[in-house]
Amino acid sequence: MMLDDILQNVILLKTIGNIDINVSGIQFDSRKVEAENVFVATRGTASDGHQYIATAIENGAVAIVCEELPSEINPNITYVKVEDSSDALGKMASAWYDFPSTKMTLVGVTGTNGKTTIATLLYQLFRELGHKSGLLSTVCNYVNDLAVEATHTTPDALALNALLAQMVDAGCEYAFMEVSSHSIDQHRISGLEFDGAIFTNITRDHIDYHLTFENYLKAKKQFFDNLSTDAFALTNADDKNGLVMLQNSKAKKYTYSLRGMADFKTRILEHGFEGMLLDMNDKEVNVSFIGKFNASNLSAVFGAAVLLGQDELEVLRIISSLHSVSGRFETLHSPAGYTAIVDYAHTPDALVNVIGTINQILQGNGRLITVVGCGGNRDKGKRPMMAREAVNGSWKAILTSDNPRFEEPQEILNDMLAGLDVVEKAKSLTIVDRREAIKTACALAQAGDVVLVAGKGHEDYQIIQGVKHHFDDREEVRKCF
Ligand SMILES: CC(=O)N[C@H]1[C@@H](OP(=O)(O)OP(=O)(O)OC[C@H]2O[C@@H](n3ccc(=O)[nH]c3=O)[C@H](O)[C@@H]2O)O[C@H](CO)[C@@H](O)[C@@H]1O[C@H](C)C(=O)N[C@@H](C)C(=O)N[C@H](CCC(=O)O)C(=O)O
Ligand SMILES: Nc1ncnc2c1ncn2[C@@H]1O[C@H](COP(=O)(O)OP(=O)(O)OP(=O)(O)O)[C@@H](O)[C@H]1O
Ligand SMILES: N[C@H](CCC[C@H](N)C(=O)O)C(=O)O
Ligand SMILES: [Mg+2]
Repeated sequence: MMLDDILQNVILLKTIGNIDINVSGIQFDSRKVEAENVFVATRGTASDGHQYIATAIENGAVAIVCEELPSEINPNITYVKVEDSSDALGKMASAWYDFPSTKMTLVGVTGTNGKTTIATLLYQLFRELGHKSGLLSTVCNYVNDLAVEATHTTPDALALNALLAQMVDAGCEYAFMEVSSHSIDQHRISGLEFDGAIFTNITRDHIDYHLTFENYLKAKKQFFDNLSTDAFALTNADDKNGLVMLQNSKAKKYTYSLRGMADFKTRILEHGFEGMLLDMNDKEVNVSFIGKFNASNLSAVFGAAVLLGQDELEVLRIISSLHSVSGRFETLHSPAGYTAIVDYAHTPDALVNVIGTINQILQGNGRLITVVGCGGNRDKGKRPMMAREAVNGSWKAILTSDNPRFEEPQEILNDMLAGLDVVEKAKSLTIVDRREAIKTACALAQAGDVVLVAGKGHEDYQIIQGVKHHFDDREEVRKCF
């Protein structure tokens, strides 16, 4: 493809050499550059792509897109200087794959929690409605019914546009994707044309990356600021930042809520371990989901489907047949009469929601034993908060390892324990080995009790010293049965 076609939506600050040359591919990792590629030098968190321009040329790059021209200019190479090369990469990737996001109805979901749930349910709903659809999610990507392994919640711009192009080729009319705050901050979604955007909530997470809550909020808000006028923006009116997210958006604005006035109102009429009876815009619907937060998620799914022109009654009929996403509030019944729940809650807010939901249903008949840990090389500030929420909401909390990654498991646990006073410590156990922690929780459980295993959900691995070992909370619970 001609380089100047690839750059058609990129503002060029300066060019050296010829830009109407043919290139064989785009790369942002010098180690993957092949002959006739254009290399895009992007600034990362660990290193700066500009340091690898020479390597890229050695590997066959014929053109370089960068923010800063190298001191040494090779006369046989074309150089293009841009304002932000990550933003340029997104626009170039879109052009390279012939703008796949403009050929489908693309809906993005962002927020601290609920993204996977809402995106996955929309994907399942639209396929049930008879539309070929695609999904980009933490758990798995789907090109209609073809599963493609997910490396990220939101992949890099090249992988992202490649998947969207695959969806177009497969005849998908709709694509639903999670938009993580990292992906917004790193311009992975630059160049994409969204027809709709959904905001779930914003609470503490990823502070290790954004450093402050304000930065985290600003990153998410940018997504709504960049929406076009004919897109819809559907926000959660029950989140105190729900309206802040939309205040500078040009998109058509709508709200969903469990409490006050909103375009899409949902009320919980009945709530049990098997599911809920909801009132959605004055229509009653039985769902197999549990938890107020899931009533909120379903409200967003309902609202988005209606805003995308689907028939309300048909949508509600299908919503009542949907099931929870893998690893989200996954219920397992023990022959000994207790219930185990495996959930992905790995932020203080998610844990509060899940524990609150379980206690609301238990109503004091039965005890809650919570097994939880915190990931290594992630936000440290949430650790004492997670421990406190687990201890205060449970009869017994067992603190253990999640994905320690490159950190010492005991040090992560010490950060968690720092959040507990002497009384709270007495209500908790600390067991480094997650398998042992789950076994201990199941051994303590009696008929009518609930064992909550939180933080990993669908993950079938445990990352220790950077190595992924097979580990699946659901399998471990079943072994205890
Ligand atoms: C912290 C983070 O987000 N890092 C992402 C980022 O890598 P980076 O910026 O750290 O890259 P770097 O190592 O600093 O290198 C900078 C640049 O130099 C280039 N380079 C580097 C070395 C070299 O020899 N040659 C070369 O050209 C790299 O290709 C890169 O373009 O860009 C990479 C390519 O897109 C991503 O794979 C990588 O994700 C890492 C693996 C990661 O763990 N990301 C997580 C935190 C993440 O993105 N999570 C979110 C949300 C998770 C959730 O809450 O669900 C997600 O969307 O998954
Ligand atoms: N609307 C919500 N509000 C608060 N907590 C929620 C909500 N929906 C789900 N949760 C909780 O958060 C956990 C993660 O849910 P989900 O995977 O849908 O979120 P996510 O935004 O995709 O998370 P991640 O950013 O890690 O990919 C669930 O297991 C549940 O405990
Ligand atoms: N996918 C997300 C959440 C991981 C959740 C938890 N299992 C952990 O390891 O912190 C991330 O990479 O930040
Ligand atoms: Mg997710």
